[in-house]
Amino acid sequence: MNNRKVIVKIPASTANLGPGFDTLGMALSLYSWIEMSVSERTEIQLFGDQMKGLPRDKSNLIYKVAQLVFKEAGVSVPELLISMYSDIPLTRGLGSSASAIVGALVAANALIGSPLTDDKLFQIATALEGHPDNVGASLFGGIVVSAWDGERADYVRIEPHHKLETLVAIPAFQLSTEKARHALPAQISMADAVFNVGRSSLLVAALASGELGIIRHAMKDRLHQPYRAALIPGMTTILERAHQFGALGAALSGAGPTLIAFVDADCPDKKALERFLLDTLKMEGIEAETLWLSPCAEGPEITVEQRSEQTSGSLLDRIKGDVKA
Ligand SMILES: Nc1ncnc2c1ncn2[C@@H]1O[C@H](COP(=O)(O)OP(=O)(O)OP(=O)(O)O)[C@@H](O)[C@H]1O
Ligand SMILES: N[C@@H](CCO)C(=O)O
Repeated sequence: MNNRKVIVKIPASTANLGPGFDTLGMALSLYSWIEMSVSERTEIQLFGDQMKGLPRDKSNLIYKVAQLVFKEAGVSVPELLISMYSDIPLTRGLGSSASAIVGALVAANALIGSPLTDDKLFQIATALEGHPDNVGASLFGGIVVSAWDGERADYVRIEPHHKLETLVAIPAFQLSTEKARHALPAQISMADAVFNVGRSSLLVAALASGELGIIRHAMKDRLHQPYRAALIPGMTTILERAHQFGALGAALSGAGPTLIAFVDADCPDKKALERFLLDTLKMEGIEAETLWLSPCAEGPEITVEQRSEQTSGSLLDRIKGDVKA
C-alpha cells in the first residue's frame, strides 16, 4: 500500500431529471480527477479554476472522506498526498460534491486493496450527500434510479439510450444545494404527489424502453422546480418552451442553477436550442456557459500503479488532453 498511487476519474451528474426529486440521476461526460498516495506528511494540491477557495489541509472533504474508508476497513493511513483537478463547476447543479465524495471513497478504497464493495461505498456516499441521486450516478455511471430510507439505499441502473445527448446552460452564479432545498415546502398536496409519481414513473419507463418521444411530458414536475423558480430567473420559460427549439425535454439540473435539455442526437438545429437557452437567461441579466454533454455510461475509471513506475508525473501531466477543451 505504501508504494501505491491511485488515480480516479469521476463523472459529473445531473439529478432529479425533472420529477425524480432525490431519486433519479444521470452521469455526464464532464469529469474530475483525484490522485491519492500514502505520504509522511499530508499535502493537498488543488488544480484548476473550479477548486479556488477549497481547503488544502485535513479539513478538505477528500481527506475526511478517505479517512472514513480507512476507519470502515480497520486500517490506519493518517497521512496522504492528494491532488485534484476538476472540470465540474462547484455549486451549479452538476454534482461537484457527489463527484468529490465518490472520488475520495473509490480512491481511498483502491489504495488499500479495495476491501469495501461498491454497494458499501454507495451506502456511505448516500449518507454523506444526504440523497442517493448524484452519488449513484457518479458511482455506477449511466442513469441510476435509487431510493433511500435514511438507512439503506437501493438502486437500479439503466443504460442511456445511444441517441440521448444533453445541453447544459450553466449560469455565472452559484446556488448551494442547501439554499435551494430551503426554498422547498415541508408539505405538498396529494394531487401534486400523484402528479410526480406519474411523471417520474413515465420517465423511467421511457428512458428504459427508449421511447424518447414521451420525455417532454414525463419531465414535468411539481415537487421542487416551481418552488426554486424564483432563484433561477428564466428557468420557467426555458422549461416551458425548450421543446419548441427541438429539445426532448428540459429540467433544472440538480438543485440548480444549471438548466439541462435532453436532446436527440439527430436534432436538426442544435444551435437554435443553444441560442434560446442563452438568450432567455440573458434577458434576465444572466450570463451563462453552454456545454454539450453525453450521458457517461461508466462510473469511476481507476488506475493503480506503483509510485516508482516511469509513468508517474504530476496529475496535470497525466490527464492533459483529457480535460475539457
Ligand atoms: N473537490 C472538492 N473538495 C472539497 N470540497 C468540495 C469539492 N467539490 C465540492 N466540494 C464541496 O461541495 C460544495 C458544493 O456542493 P453543492 O451540493 O452545494 O453543489 P453541487 O454538488 O455542485 O450541485 P448539485 O448537488 O446541485 O448537483 C462546495 O461548495 C464544496 O464545499
Ligand atoms: N436531489 C437534490 C440534488 C442536488 O444535490 C436536490 O434537488 O436538492
